[in-house]
Order: sequence, then C-alpha cells, then structure tokens
Amino acid sequence: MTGLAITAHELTKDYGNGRGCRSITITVGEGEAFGFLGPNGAGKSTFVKMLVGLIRQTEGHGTICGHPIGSLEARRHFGYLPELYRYQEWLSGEEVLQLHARLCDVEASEAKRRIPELLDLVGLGLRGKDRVKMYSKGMQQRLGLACALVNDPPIVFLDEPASALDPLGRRDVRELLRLMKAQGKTIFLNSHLLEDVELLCDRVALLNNGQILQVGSVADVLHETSRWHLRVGGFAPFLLAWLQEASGLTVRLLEMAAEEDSVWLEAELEDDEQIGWLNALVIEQGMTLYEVKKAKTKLDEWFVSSVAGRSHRGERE
Ligand SMILES: Nc1ncnc2c1ncn2[C@@H]1O[C@H](COP(=O)(O)OP(=O)(O)OP(=O)(O)O)[C@@H](O)[C@H]1O
Repeated sequence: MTGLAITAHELTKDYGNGRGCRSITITVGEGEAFGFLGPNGAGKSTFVKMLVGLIRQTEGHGTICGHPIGSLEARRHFGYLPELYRYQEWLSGEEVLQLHARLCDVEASEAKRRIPELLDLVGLGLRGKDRVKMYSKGMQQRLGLACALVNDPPIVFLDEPASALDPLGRRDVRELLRLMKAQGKTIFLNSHLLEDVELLCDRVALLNNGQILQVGSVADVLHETSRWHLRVGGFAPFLLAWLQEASGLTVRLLEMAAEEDSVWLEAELEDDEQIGWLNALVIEQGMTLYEVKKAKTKLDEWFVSSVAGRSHRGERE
C-alpha cells in the first residue's frame, strides 16, 4: 500500500465571524489526484492555506508526508499555486523562478537546468526573459504553475490553476496535470472546472459552508440508478401515468425535443436490461420511439444536486 501524502484531522479555521472551515477530516494517498470542490465561499482556499501553512488552524491537526502542517519539513514536500497569485513585476519570469528555486534550496546547477525546462513545460519558453509586468494574467498563472514545480515536489496544491486561462490554456493545463499524475505526483486540486476534475481526479470531496458534504471516488459519486433518455412522438400526459403503472418504474417528462414534435422522457431502471422491455411498452402504447440513450451523469450535475436547496456563502448571500 502506498503511504499517505496528506492527512487532515478535524481541521478547523474559525475567522471569528462564523466563516472558514469546520472539522474537516480527509486523507489523500501518495500519487492520488484529489479534487476539492464546493460553491464560492465554501472554504476551499481556507482549507488549502491551512495545509500549506499560510494560516494556522483554530483546531485539529494535519500532516504532509508525515510532517505536521506548518512545519519546515512539511513545506519541503509540496509546491503551491495560490488562487490569488502575484509575482514581482519588475523581475523576468526566469528571475522569478530563480528566486523561488533559491527559496526552496534548489542547487544553482539544478535550477539552471530546470528553469528553461519548466518555462517550456508551461508554455512560456519564448517569454522567460520578459518582465512579469509584460505578462498577461494567463501568462502569470502559467508562471505560477512553474513556480509550484520548481523543486520537483512530490505534492502540488493547485488553487484554481486554470482560472485565468483561455480554452487553449486550459487544455495545456489539463495535459500538464495528466503528466504530473503520470509522474506519480500527488495533486490536490481546487477547481470549478468540473469536467477537468472528472477527467483527472481519482477522488473528490464536496465542501459547503465550511463542512464536507461528501467524499468519494469519482466513480462512486457518479454512481446512480441506471437512467435512460427516450425521445418519443405521439406523447400525451396520460401515457406517462400508464407507463409508470405498467412498468413500475420512475418515468418522467424531461422536456420538449427540438425535432418531430416529440418529447424526451427519462426513466430510472433497476438495471440496464430493462430498456428493451420499456421500449416495447412505449411502442405498445402507440408512441413513436425515435431515440434511446443512456443518461450520463456528470460531475457538475452531482455538484448541483448535492448543494441544491442548501444555503451557501459567498455570491448567493
Ligand atoms: N481572512 C478572512 N477573514 C474573515 N473571513 C474570511 C477570510 N478569508 C476568507 N473568509 C471567509 O471564509 C469563507 C471561505 O472562504 P474561502 O476563500 O476559503 O472560500 P472558497 O471556497 O475558496 O471560495 P471561492 O470558490 O470563491 O474561491 C468565505 O465566507 C470568506 O468570506
């Protein structure tokens, strides 16, 4: 079994205004990609700041590679891209990386070799000599990613690593994260880009109002009863009641379809084999069956349905 890269036990930050994080307990294994999700103001950045030792917890404890959070030893084991990054604008990208390398005790010869590689890796290879003041927001974010990797750490904490990037930049970051994962790095990712999280992460946690609502593997949290979508013509409301009665399944009207005066129905089956039987029932009632497809649950649907109806902090207050 691989070891634990990150542990948090009842980690709490109380800002004194009832906000922050409450009693968060999680573990992240070595080499795991862990997605930390939640609505604006849920407490994601606060939690990461405690783990990387930027703010002190009010209660609880945690470790990074077995070392207490906040300790120098813990700090040697990770790189961090903050949500609000800002680099010395009078320095060039290369100089910012040299500074970070020195702060991380990277040997000068190693830094000399690594920095051009890192600039290439994040797509700044041709702009390393330009001053940060000349960089766009997206370029600064790319520089931040390079800074997080400057000492080749086993763990990276990335707080919204693609928030300033255009779709091409986002694709680059997705690729970079995949590469980091393939290299065996542990990735702790705060992100609102749920499609990327779904592709990359092994497990996710969902935070709301400073507390964990759910933790699980991506496969587990997306596991649902088998849902199918059927596009049918000749639909009338009484047929829905009949279908439900005859099949004993939950069938609902989803929406009007764009084509052929038809509607989309959604059925929750007990297992996928029932679909042939349901199709036969639809046809038996004189409806026309145009299309049948399995509904794919996405992480964003899970996110929305998990926090729906709960109060949020932040933008919705
Ligand atoms: N220094 C602080 N003092 C007081 N309250 C704070 C402080 N920093 C954050 N908060 C509050 O704590 C809560 C959590 O903030 P945090 O930045 O951790 O959320 P988040 O989940 O990262 O949000 P987002 O997705 O918008 O980045 C918010 O209600 C915020 O207003």
